[in-house]
Amino acid sequence: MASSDQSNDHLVHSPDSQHPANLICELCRKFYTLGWVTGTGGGTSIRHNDHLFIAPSGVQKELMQPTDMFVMDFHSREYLRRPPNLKPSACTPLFYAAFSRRGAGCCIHTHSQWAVLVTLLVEREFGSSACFEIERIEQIKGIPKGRGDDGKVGGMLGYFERLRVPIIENTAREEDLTESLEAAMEKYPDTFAVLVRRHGIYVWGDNVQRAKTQCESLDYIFQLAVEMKKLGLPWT
Ligand SMILES: CSCCC(=O)C(=O)COP(=O)(O)O
Ligand SMILES: [Zn+2]
Repeated sequence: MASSDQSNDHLVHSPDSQHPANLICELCRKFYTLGWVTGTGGGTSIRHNDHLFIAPSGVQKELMQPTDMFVMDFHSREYLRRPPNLKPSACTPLFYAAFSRRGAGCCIHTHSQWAVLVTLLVEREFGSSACFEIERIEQIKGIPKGRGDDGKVGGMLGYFERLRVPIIENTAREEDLTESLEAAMEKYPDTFAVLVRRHGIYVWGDNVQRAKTQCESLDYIFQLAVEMKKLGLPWT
């Protein structure tokens, strides 16, 4: 185990663009252009074998360098690498829930305005206990159906199936969302995403590519849903 903050740098140094420390920085630069991680909000975490790669808290997520990454051991939850003068993301316990409870390889948290608006529209129209529901939109084929008894993803939603995304209430501190996120995972075992009212969304997938595809598909659907609502068109 590392005895100083500077040690274990080898965990984040790699010429491979697909190394999690490099990938988190590149993804956050892309997500920034989408308005997902502006003003230091939002972020991304990746699990690689027993190592969790976690960004620092309260930094400009589009300007991060691989050497800014924390590395946590999945089993002990101890930090193998802590960059000096930085704190790990406040989203860490929520990312951990996706890794431990859902076997995720990547979890993305966005502050997308489309996700926030959808949580407000659902509350106004269907009440605070309702989840977001939509059907007969081609892009829902970009969202997995859930897992079979073997734990494997059971294919993607079909055009005539209904997408449901649970919504939890926001809290004063990001960490305090953990309990309700875990409860939503229990209540909706097929879901790969949880919206947070007036805040954003957590989306996870088996690997980076799947989490990114699902997050993009959901954001497209939320933007469409907001525009549909403005035009008086029903979601279901
Ligand atoms: C203005 S961002 C407020 C905190 C937040 O919601 C978030 O997602 C970022 O947390 P982090 O600790 O990763 O900066
Ligand atoms: Zn947040």
